[in-house]
Amino acid sequence: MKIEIQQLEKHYGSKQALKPFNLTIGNEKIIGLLGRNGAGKTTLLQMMAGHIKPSGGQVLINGEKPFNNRNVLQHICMISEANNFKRKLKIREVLKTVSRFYPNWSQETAERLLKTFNLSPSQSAKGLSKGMESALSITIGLASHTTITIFDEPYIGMDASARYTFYDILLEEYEIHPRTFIISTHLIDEVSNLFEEIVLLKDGNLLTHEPADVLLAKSLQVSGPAVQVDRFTEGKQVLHAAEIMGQKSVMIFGDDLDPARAKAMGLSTERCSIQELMVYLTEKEEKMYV
Ligand SMILES: Nc1ncnc2c1ncn2[C@@H]1O[C@H](COP(=O)(O)OP(=O)(O)OP(=O)(O)O)[C@@H](O)[C@H]1O
Repeated sequence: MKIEIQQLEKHYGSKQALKPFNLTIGNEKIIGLLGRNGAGKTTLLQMMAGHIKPSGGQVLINGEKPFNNRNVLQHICMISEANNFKRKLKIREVLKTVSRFYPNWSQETAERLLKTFNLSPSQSAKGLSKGMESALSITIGLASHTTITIFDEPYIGMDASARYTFYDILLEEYEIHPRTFIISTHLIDEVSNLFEEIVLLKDGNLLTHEPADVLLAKSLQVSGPAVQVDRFTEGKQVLHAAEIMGQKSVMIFGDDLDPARAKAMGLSTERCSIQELMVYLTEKEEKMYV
């Protein structure tokens, strides 16, 4: 299912959470939606998932608006930290209730994941710890088998080993039943190797939407004697620089970066991580990279 965002914007009273931009997301991709606190990620996801109405512009899912549109919504599942289950229900009943909404629901996936996360179907949703609630939400997201599955910071309270289990299962699910996953997270280093495309928001604006490998290829960390580093980076866009005792390390960003030339000048080079790019590209000063 193609997601088309056309001049989409959202105001909350006088606060403009999202400023108009266009974005198209194709079929069967794992997308990382990144940005600092308050950048507008949840607002964007809620409009994609038809939970809230845009103030202007539109989201089209295969040409249809998702808001109040059952036809579209049965193919979108959004899992966020704020999922709260009807606490009187047992896990089995929670799953039964949500499964009715999703035509491609996989009970087999649900049961497998409950076992993986050590959850029992007869357990009451009332007694779940934060991490267990998150594990149940993730189970629902993965078992929904919806064409678009959105995870908005889904793993509050989950320990590192449970999170890594989630990443493994997500990849396995993606390989067996390809679909679009959109993941918004602040734990970027943990999960960025799963991302095929990155959507980066800054202050309600779309900063960039690119394949992860293309974005990474636009960055270079160059280190060595300050004089040589300055010669190499002259005229280039510097995201970050640090110098100590004549040795300098600079992070540059742009097209046509040439690691071989840097090496020939005696400098060492490495690519930046997605997390570093998110941090430095979204710094407060007014830079736009789209
Ligand atoms: N219901 C609301 N009423 C008023 N303002 C809101 C509401 N929801 C979000 N906002 C504001 O809109 C902006 C974007 O919020 P949003 O939750 O989309 O950001 P985010 O990128 O998901 O942030 P975080 O990473 O902290 O979760 C913020 O300034 C926030 O305060």
